[in-house]
Amino acid sequence: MDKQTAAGRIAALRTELERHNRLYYVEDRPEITDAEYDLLFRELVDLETRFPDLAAPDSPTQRVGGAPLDKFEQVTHRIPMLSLENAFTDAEIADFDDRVKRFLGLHGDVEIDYVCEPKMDGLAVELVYERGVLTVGATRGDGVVGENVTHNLKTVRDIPLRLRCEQPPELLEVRGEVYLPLAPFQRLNAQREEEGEPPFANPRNAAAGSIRQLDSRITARRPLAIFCYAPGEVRGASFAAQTEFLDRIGQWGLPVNPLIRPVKGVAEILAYYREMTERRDSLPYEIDGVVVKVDSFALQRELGEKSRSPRWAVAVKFPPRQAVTLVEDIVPSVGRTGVITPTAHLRPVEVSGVTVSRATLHNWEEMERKDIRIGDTVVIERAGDVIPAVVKVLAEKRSGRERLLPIPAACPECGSEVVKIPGEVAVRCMGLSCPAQIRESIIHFASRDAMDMEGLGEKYIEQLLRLGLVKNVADLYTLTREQFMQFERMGDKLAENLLNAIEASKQRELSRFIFALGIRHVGEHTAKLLAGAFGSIENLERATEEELLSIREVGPQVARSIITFFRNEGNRETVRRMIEAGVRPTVEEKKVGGRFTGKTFVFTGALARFSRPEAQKMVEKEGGHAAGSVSKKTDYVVAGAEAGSKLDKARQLGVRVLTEDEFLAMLEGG
Ligand SMILES: NC(=O)c1ccc[n+]([C@@H]2O[C@H](COP(=O)([O-])OP(=O)(O)OC[C@H]3O[C@@H](n4cnc5c(N)ncnc54)[C@H](O)[C@@H]3O)[C@@H](O)[C@H]2O)c1
Ligand SMILES: [Zn+2]
Repeated sequence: MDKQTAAGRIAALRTELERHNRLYYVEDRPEITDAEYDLLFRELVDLETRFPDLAAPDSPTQRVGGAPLDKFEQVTHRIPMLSLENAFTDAEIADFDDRVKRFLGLHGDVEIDYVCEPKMDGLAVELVYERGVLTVGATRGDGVVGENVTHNLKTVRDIPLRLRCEQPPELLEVRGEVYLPLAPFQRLNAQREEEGEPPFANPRNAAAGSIRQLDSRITARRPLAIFCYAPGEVRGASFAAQTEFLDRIGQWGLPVNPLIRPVKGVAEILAYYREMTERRDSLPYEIDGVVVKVDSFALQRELGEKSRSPRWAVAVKFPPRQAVTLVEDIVPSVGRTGVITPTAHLRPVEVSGVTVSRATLHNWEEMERKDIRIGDTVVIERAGDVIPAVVKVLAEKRSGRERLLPIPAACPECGSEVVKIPGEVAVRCMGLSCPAQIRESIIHFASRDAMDMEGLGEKYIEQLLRLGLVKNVADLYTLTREQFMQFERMGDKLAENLLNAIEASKQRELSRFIFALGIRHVGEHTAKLLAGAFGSIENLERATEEELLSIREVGPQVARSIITFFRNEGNRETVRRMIEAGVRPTVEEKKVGGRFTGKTFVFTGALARFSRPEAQKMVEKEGGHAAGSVSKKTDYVVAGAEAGSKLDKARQLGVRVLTEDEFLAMLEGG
């Protein structure tokens, strides 16, 4: 390539990368995958290396992140927060090790002490502790100036507001990655699609979007977590190495990833990288590689920094979990609130060990932006156990026979009018008796998190609808044994179990009942608030907009949605019929504003400081809930001696594990 061609390409790449930086860092809505971005970035680095006089200090290769949003107060980092250099192959890892040794003047055979860490795919933040108290929390921003998001970071329950130590250092700046574990990420996206909001492209964008909120109530509702991994400025304490630093901040109560491990030399780095490549799919959060750091802080200082990244660390990225396949069909499906979502049916293809045959296309806007058509050859990508997405179309593979799927003129299930609400990306079926919406709303009503009618899943609900035995949720309570016996392959015992499950659901907590009704914008959290504030379904039904708005965390959109729901004659009738059938939502006698409000605990192992019933009482007294088994909903597992499978499950799901003493300290307000 001659210099003139190179100059043209460099300019084009810079413009392109700057656009993607803005979309990714500032707007939290990237248009291309990280792997595609990394390719462009790499091309620019290579060209700038080959033509050094075309390099420029303001090139994206020399800068970090994106400009801070001006809706936030700015925070200047005492020490800049840099990015990391990338490595993609074994050879590049070996190059890194060589460079370190050459720079330090060490012999090639020396084995350096490194620390290997999972590279969390989240948002870098800095926490400032002054004399042990959290005073400021900021994003990385452009590396020099970040955004002040203290109020939001304080809602992240893993972040201690006060360090757990007798003599805290005068100043401790800690850097870490805020992330959203996969399970809540998926729930959040499902909810956003139902509400007509664009889903987040990946957990990183969800975490970044959640932290960069003006309203910290929104942040508080997202179960964000953090792992800390680097010091900023520190006064009144000193550490000789990364390993020592991590140990100490761990003791002070800052979360440190337990998968971090010291290693010696290149061979052990490679072994760690391979191990993480295998484990990444079973982790409850997304990692996009491994970070390798020189352990000794003295050596780190000697190596120093370049403009964009330190010389003592490298990020080894995982290959993207992508595959190429064919879109055999695009099928619109109708959700509980009537949102119509296009789903791609794919020729089954294996992506790193998992067979994929469906991909979500989210909505028509997204589908049109990527120009995805039936018959297209596409690149798909799987992130964690998130539903795969179509990354892009291979337009050069087109034959000309590909077809676009237009927005349906009518609901594919009931033929009702379809509307695209201004300001929303979603397309909705407006049919009041749309069978798809009815089906989805009954499935929701009976589901585990709502009325929990065990065994009454999608399959039976579809049969009930097909036989005309159920037209809305109230009809569930009129079902008889004889009616169930009409089902294929139904036995006495099974029918009995289903009826028992329906009967048992009559006594569920009020908050579950409210959530089960499927009022738009009323999720589990809001349902709990409403149950606490109104105490009965009748009171909620009569609530005025003003009363609703007086509840902290209930905004105008939610209030209006509740009013609209109960203004509807049909909805009121449905609720009335259920009460007549004996549904008696129980009122949680929980202390409102208790220390554990809304939190679920599981106790396991041999408890030495209190009995299990005592523990349960303590939790309930503070507004929490003690459950028998560990699930994604569990907030804390309190483990005594010889805790077994429940503890393993907790670790696997990334649930916070407490000792009995830690639990008692929390109870006392630690
Ligand atoms: N898709 C897009 O349009 C787009 C646009 C811009 C950037 N990106 C992605 O972002 C990358 C560049 O972003 P970057 O500057 O944040 O760099 P990076 O993500 O490649 O690496 C640096 C960051 O890693 C994070 N990190 C996670 N775990 C860490 C650990 N244990 N120790 C230290 N740091 C850790 C920190 O946030 C740190 O700032 C690109 O390589 C690309 O993958 C994508
Ligand atoms: Zn419909």
